[in-house]
Amino acid sequence: MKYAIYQMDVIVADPAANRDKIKRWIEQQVKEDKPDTIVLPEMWNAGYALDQLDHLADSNGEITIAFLSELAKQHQINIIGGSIANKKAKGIYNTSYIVNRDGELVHQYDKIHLVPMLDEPKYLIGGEEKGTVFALDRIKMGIIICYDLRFPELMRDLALQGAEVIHVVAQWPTSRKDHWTALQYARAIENQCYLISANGSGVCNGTAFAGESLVIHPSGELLVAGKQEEESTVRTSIDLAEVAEIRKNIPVFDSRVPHLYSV
Ligand SMILES: O=C(O)CCC(=O)C(=O)O
Repeated sequence: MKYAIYQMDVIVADPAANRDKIKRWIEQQVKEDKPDTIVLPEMWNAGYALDQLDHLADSNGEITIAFLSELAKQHQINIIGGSIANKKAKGIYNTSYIVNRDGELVHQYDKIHLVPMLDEPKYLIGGEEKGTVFALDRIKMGIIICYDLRFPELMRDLALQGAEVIHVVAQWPTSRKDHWTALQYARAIENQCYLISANGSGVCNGTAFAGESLVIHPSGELLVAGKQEEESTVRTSIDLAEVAEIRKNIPVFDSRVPHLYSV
């Protein structure tokens, strides 16, 4: 499966301009070397304009789903739709939508863990449903959003459900960049899966985003990395046979002793 990852510099508080930017980026990728799957970063509709989300957030994902679905169908590509600020009955969530090549919505996920350091709990509601796997081109996959990366239980659960590729969509700041990279290596190695991340870049209200979107092989080897802090595109191909190979050589899942773990 051929991937193109958009390490996007999100325009703060301008969802229409961000949609336009994504549309043009996808057209460019398709023209250059058509990917099977593209990945967008976290909160790409509004950026981290948390105090303006009331009027910037999508409403039940209506605009976003129609937008992603149309692009997916038109270009026959799968879209891991990063995440958006999304107003639902109880408040605003940080929601990810995934659509397949036929433009069908195959999965949605609300970010479970909200970031206290960014005051997210003041503006957002944390997801109330567990993460589940979905399939694109018959490959079992999962997604988590940014701060979720600090909670190994979530990705382990996805791996135990059969995920072989796990996506991390983020707007992770440069100030904690070492955690961003170290945690991704750890999650890929312990779960023996491909880890594919799309981080934001640029600066929002004085916070610089780290970039360095990574693609990590199930062995823990780095396949490719985005530039530091700068908007860029990361391209890679993944081979699912390698997940089985690594899991056979180091049979971590067979060696687990769950009855001795309290979490
Ligand atoms: O955990 C961190 O240090 C960063 C998390 C974050 O920025 C986010 O979830 O948006």
